[in-house]
Amino acid sequence: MSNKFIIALDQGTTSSRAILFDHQGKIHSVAQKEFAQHYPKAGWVEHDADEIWSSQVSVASEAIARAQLTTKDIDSIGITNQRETTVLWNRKTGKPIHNAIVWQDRRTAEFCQNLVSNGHEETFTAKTGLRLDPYFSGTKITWILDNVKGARELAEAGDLAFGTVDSWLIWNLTGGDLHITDPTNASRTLLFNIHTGEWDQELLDILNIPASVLPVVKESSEIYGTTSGNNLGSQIPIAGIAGDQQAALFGQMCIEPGMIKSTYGTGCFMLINTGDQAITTKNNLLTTVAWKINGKTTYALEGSVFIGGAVVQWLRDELGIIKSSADIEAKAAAVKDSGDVYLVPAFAGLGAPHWDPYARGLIVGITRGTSANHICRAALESICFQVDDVLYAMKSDSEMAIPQMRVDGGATVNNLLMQLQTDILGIPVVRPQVQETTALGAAYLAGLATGFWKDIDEIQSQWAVDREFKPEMSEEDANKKRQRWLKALNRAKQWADD
Ligand SMILES: Nc1ncnc2c1ncn2[C@@H]1O[C@H](COP(=O)(O)OP(=O)(O)O)[C@@H](O)[C@H]1O
Ligand SMILES: O=P(O)(O)OC[C@H](O)CO
Repeated sequence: MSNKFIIALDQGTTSSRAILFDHQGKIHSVAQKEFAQHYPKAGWVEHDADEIWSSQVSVASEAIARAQLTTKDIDSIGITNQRETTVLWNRKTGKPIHNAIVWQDRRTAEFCQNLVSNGHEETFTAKTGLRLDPYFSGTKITWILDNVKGARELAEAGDLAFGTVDSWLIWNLTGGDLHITDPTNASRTLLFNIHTGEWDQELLDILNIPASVLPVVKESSEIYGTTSGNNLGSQIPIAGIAGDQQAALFGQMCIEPGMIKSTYGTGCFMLINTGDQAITTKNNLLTTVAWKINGKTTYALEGSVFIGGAVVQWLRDELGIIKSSADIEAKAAAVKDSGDVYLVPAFAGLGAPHWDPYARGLIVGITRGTSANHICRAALESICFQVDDVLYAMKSDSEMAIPQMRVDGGATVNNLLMQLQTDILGIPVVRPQVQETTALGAAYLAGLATGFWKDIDEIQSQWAVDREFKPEMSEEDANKKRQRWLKALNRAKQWADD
């Protein structure tokens, strides 16, 4: 048994985190740093790519120092990251030519609409498993090429590199030696054919993106190279890469077809393992690569809900009816139900399975007796109903029996939320002991490549339940509530004028 550690670099939307895991898959030390969000215009969201890198490398050093270890104690690095966020940098200087355009950014909505009107959606969906939505990287790359002075010339000369955040971190960790990504991240770009496992020239042509900007696509678990010594010390193997939601699926050990997890962070992301089948959705989900290991690609269906835990932040920061996120549990528990109040948190439109960029938030059913407690409970229920809508679509698409759902993410500490969730879904909701499943998944991918862990069986035995929540509400009551939710949802749809 190794007495070394694996460090997972978990580069998220609002913070960079580094976590050291020991051979039992237990957390040994953590360091985290938030970084700035930039909103240059309504609907635009950017990050400073240099700050992404500097915050990530500083938390990595901090996590190692906190544990009083040196880089010699590190077996390898696993990378996991916010997906779709797009960085373009000059290969010669290593400098980004623009801020990173974040997955939440809607600036290419009209461009996407035009592509749909020109009949391109079917081509993109058939090849990539995605939709023509600004969420994904492809149209963000085109925007930078068309709007940043000199960008296209640099690209034509072969001097411009594109990467999702994993590529950007690895480029920096290796001092510019490696320009790579993995299929889970590539599958979120609109440029990657998930069936052939290659970048697709037809899609690149439609989006007018030169292939010279693209990284090499490696597997999710292999030794890609080593750190260059500039920052984290030299010669640490970099051995795992996965987008954060796929990493969480792996960290939750959802390794058999039909196994499903939902992550409750800012948004909620549900993925179901569909094995070697890339299922075509009939219910507005996404088909994506779960991971590629030892030459074998595993696929997943995904439903992305844009506002999950963020509704709790909204109650705290904008309405001020709770002081901390944790306060919502006691307030929501102080009433026996939501008093027939429904809150639809369509603050950024609606993601899966509704995909309505024009939907906006609403609270409906308010009476003279409605209190802040009812609103808090309705907010928690809104997370559950959105997840339920996605599960409904997944059951129908996958035609798989789904006996239970594994959960993780910051909001799953809320026991009431978990109980409401199991009541509405009608299946057990299982919370594992290690809830940092995203980072754990990246660590597992790295440790499998280096031999730190022998095989998946060894890892699987480490997954352990913290608590299982079981439905207590009758099916009839759950159905009644679901109908009320759908009525509220319909009122929120197509609200914005532009
Ligand atoms: N006790 C709680 N009840 C409900 N939501 C919570 C609670 N604690 C944290 N959250 C929510 O969880 C989210 C943070 O989870 P995290 O997994 O760190 O998100 P991310 O990785 O997207 O930044 C926040 O949106 C926060 O409002
Ligand atoms: O950084 P997170 O946890 O909000 O995850 C973002 C997702 O990867 C976006 O697709």
